[in-house]
Formats: sequence, structure tokens, C-alpha cells
Amino acid sequence: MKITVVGTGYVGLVSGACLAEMGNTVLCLDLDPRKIEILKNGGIPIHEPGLDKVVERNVAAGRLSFTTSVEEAVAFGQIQFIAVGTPPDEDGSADLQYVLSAARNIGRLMDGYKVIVDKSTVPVGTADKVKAAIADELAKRGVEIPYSVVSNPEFLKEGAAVDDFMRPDRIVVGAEDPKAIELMRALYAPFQRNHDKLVIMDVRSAELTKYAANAMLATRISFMNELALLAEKVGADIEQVRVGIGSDVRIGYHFLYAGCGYGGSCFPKDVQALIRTGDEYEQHLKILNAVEAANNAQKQVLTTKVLKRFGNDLSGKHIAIWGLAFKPNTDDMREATSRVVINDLITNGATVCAYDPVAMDEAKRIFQDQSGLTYAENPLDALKNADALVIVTEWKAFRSPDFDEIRQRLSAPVIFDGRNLYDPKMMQSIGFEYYPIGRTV
Ligand SMILES: NC(=O)c1ccc[n+]([C@@H]2O[C@H](COP(=O)([O-])OP(=O)(O)OC[C@H]3O[C@@H](n4cnc5c(N)ncnc54)[C@H](O)[C@@H]3O)[C@@H](O)[C@H]2O)c1
Ligand SMILES: O=c1ccn([C@@H]2O[C@H](COP(=O)(O)OP(=O)(O)O[C@H]3O[C@H](CO)[C@@H](O)[C@H](O)[C@H]3O)[C@@H](O)[C@H]2O)c(=O)[nH]1
Repeated sequence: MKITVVGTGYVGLVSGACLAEMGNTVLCLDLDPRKIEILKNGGIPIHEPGLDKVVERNVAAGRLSFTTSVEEAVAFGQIQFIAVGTPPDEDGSADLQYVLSAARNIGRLMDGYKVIVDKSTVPVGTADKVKAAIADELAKRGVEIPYSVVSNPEFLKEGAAVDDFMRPDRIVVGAEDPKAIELMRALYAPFQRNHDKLVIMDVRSAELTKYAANAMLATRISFMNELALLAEKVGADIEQVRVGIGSDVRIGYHFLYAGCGYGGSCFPKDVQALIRTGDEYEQHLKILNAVEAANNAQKQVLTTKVLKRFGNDLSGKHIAIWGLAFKPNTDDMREATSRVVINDLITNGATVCAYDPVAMDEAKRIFQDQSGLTYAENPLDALKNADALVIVTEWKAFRSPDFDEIRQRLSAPVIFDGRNLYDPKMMQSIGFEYYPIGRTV
């Protein structure tokens, strides 16, 4: 099939490349000329494991190409995926300007039947707005061209995006038009040869399903983070509690890790957007308000522990940070806990030296020339003369470090671990002052 993907971010580029991998011919459009330039020159504008190979292979096979031309993109695919950003507006609701602008472009230029597939995460009712925007553009042109709008939310995780797209748990399609449903069924057939993963539903339910999934996952994390705080007070170990409850099949082991708060481009913004939808319909979502508040507080837990250990004035203290990305295997720092921790430590007088395997360029772009913040070339260099190490992201490379090397560089063996990477008893036995989240020593 001939497919256009609008937006070459984490979702658009991965979707486009994976659809091409299955034999489709895909044209990816982005209005950011820098991204398209990088892609046309054989590069990848984001860090996403395995994506470079899929892109390279499909570009070479002539199945994947890139453009900044809206005209070329609209003319190309009978299926037009919209995968542009839906960032939070000032009040936390999803900003639909990019989605609606993409829809208007399609309406302005289309000349035959199109299926417009919304892959961006959008509030309930957005498909109707997309439909209306296209209808409006067609009316302006004085033409009548048939089209369908489908909701097809994406569930991939950054850092595992290619695998998630190629082997999805489920493929949610919200559609009413039988012709559009058949096209989507055919498009996704190669991704579900093992068993049927297509869940077809009405458009509004599909739109809400995406928020429901993220909100449920965020709730689990905030729940465990709050219990971790309690575990510290009552002398229990959240890791043992996690194993104890995860074994119940109704609960399961996934997404029960306490830590220093969830970040990323999805959970924080989607929880907020769903809360706003609730407010809009006067159905206030009390649980989600608590989930958000608990997460905002959790991002300060590491700094609170540092202040408790060193006193309220951190002047003269130098802190090493391991991990800047919001999670491992990505360079994405949107809503990353590291941003809060670094700001809080510096505001309290400390200087910080940070290391991350792939997110340092992004950190430099975000923090610009922030005084008090420097970067190290490798994890051990970050520790030089530091009064403590603070771990924010659970990169694999941090899991089994050489603790003698760490001890030699730190001015005192003090570690604050926001991701519970080490066994507290082992840390104590090798002479470290170790401050994990919700664990007893
Ligand atoms: N990042 C994820 O892991 C993830 C997973 C599932 C769903 N989502 C959702 O998918 C959507 C996209 O997320 P993302 O992380 O890929 O965003 P992103 O910010 O990485 O990429 C969006 C891209 O769209 C481009 N763009 C904006 N308006 C455009 C237009 N009119 N025409 C062409 N290009 C345009 C931007 O230049 C940018 O490159 C969001 O709604 C997000 O919530 C994201
Ligand atoms: O047990 C856990 C699991 C995750 N996290 C944190 O939660 C955040 C999000 O992690 P993850 O869900 O792995 O990454 P995302 O790429 O943000 O993916 C989420 O958001 C995407 C965008 O909507 C969805 O498509 C995915 O299904 C959903 O998992 C990160 O800060 C993690 O550190 C925890 O604190 N504890």
C-alpha cells in the first residue's frame, strides 16, 4: 500500500519505517527541515535502538522516503497517518493545533478517497474535529471528495519502539466506515499473523482507550511510589512488597517499580489531559489528580534525601548525577526527573556534574549554559571530588559498576539511588552509605 506519515518524531518515524519493513511504500512528511535533512542524509534525528537499521534497509529498497512538501505528501498515500505532537496547552489539555493543521492540509490538497488515520494521542472528540476541518477545506474548494477518519492510537514505548510496533500486544482501531476498517485490517495483517490482535471499536472509545492505558500505568507507578514512602517509615522493603503483590495474576509484575517519579512525553501530559477532559465534562477524576500530585512530589524525593543528609544549604557541595534521559535507551528528556533534581540541587547551592550515555546533547540544549552544571565523558569521570552520587535513570551500564572505582573518586562513599539498582545489604557490607527509594538497609 502507499502510505503517507505526517510527522517524523518517535511515533511517525518508527511507524513509517515499520510499515515500510512489511512491504508498504511510505513517504514521511515533516515540516521541520532539519529532521528531513538528517533523514535524507542517512541519519536518524532521535536515539531509538534498532531504528537506524530498519530505516536504512527500507530507504535502500526504495520503500521509505522523506519530504517537507505537503503537496507531495498529500498526493502520495491513500492512507494518511497523522503522527504529530499533541503537547500540553497552558491548562494541561492537549494542544491540537498540529493535528488540525495536518488535517487542513489534507483537506486543502486531496484529490481522491483518503483514509485519515489519527495515530497521535488525542482527546475524545478529536476525530470529529479532524473530520470537520477536512470538510471545511473541501467546502472552501467547492468540491466533494469522500474520506474516512480513523482513530488508531499508538502504544509503543520509547527505547523499545521498533519491537513494540513490529510485535504489538493489540492494535486498536476506532472506525465506523466498513471500507476504512477493511483497509486497516489489510494494512495490519502482517503484524498479527500469529493471532488476531485487531480490536475494532467506535472512534470515541478508541480515543479514550489510549488515555485509559497510560493513566492506569501511571496510577500503578504513583501507587507504588507512595507505598515506598510508607515502607521507609514503617521499616519495610518496597522491593519485597513488589514481588509479594506482583505474583498475584490479577496484579502482575509489570510496572510496579518504585522510583524517583515517572517522566517522558506521555504519562505526565496524558494524565493531565485526561484530568482536563474530566473537568470539561464535570466528571472530576479524583484518582488521577492524586496520581499527578504524587508524581510531582516524587520527583523531589531524591533532593529531599540529599538535603536531609547534608543539611539545607548545599553550598560547597558537589554532586554527581548518573542518568539524564527520562528512562534508559532514549535521548528523550521531556518531563525527565533529572531536570527537577538538577534544578533543585543547584537552587539549593550545589554544583552538579552529570553523565548520560546518550542524552547529553539534549541536556545541553535544554540547560544551555546553566551555571553550576557540567558534564562528564563517562560515568567514573562524573564522580571526581563529588560528595555523593545521585542515580536518576536505570541505564544497564549503571547496574554492575566497580564500587572500588566509585569509592576512589567520590570524596565520601554516599549514593542516592532513585531507581533501586543495588542490594542495600550488599551496599552496607562494602561500606557505602546507600539511600534507595522505599528500601530498608
Ligand atoms: N513518544 C512516544 O513514545 C509516543 C507513544 C505513543 C503515542 N505518542 C503520541 O504520538 C504523538 C507524536 O508523539 P512523538 O513523541 O512522536 O512527537 P515528536 O514531537 O517526537 O514528533 C512530532 C513531529 O511532528 C512534526 N509536525 C508537527 N506538525 C506537523 C505538520 N503539520 N506536518 C508535518 N509534521 C508536523 C514535528 O516537526 C515533529 O517532528 C503524540 O500525540 C504523542 O502523545 C507518543
Ligand atoms: O515500573 C515502572 C515503570 C516505568 N516507570 C517510569 O515511567 C516512565 C515511562 O516509562 P515507559 O512507559 O516505559 O515509557 P514511555 O515511552 O513513556 O511509554 C509510555 O507512554 C507511551 C506514550 O503514550 C505509550 O505508548 C506506552 O505504552 C507507555 O508505556 C519512565 O519515567 C519510567 O522510569 C517507573 O517509574 N516504574
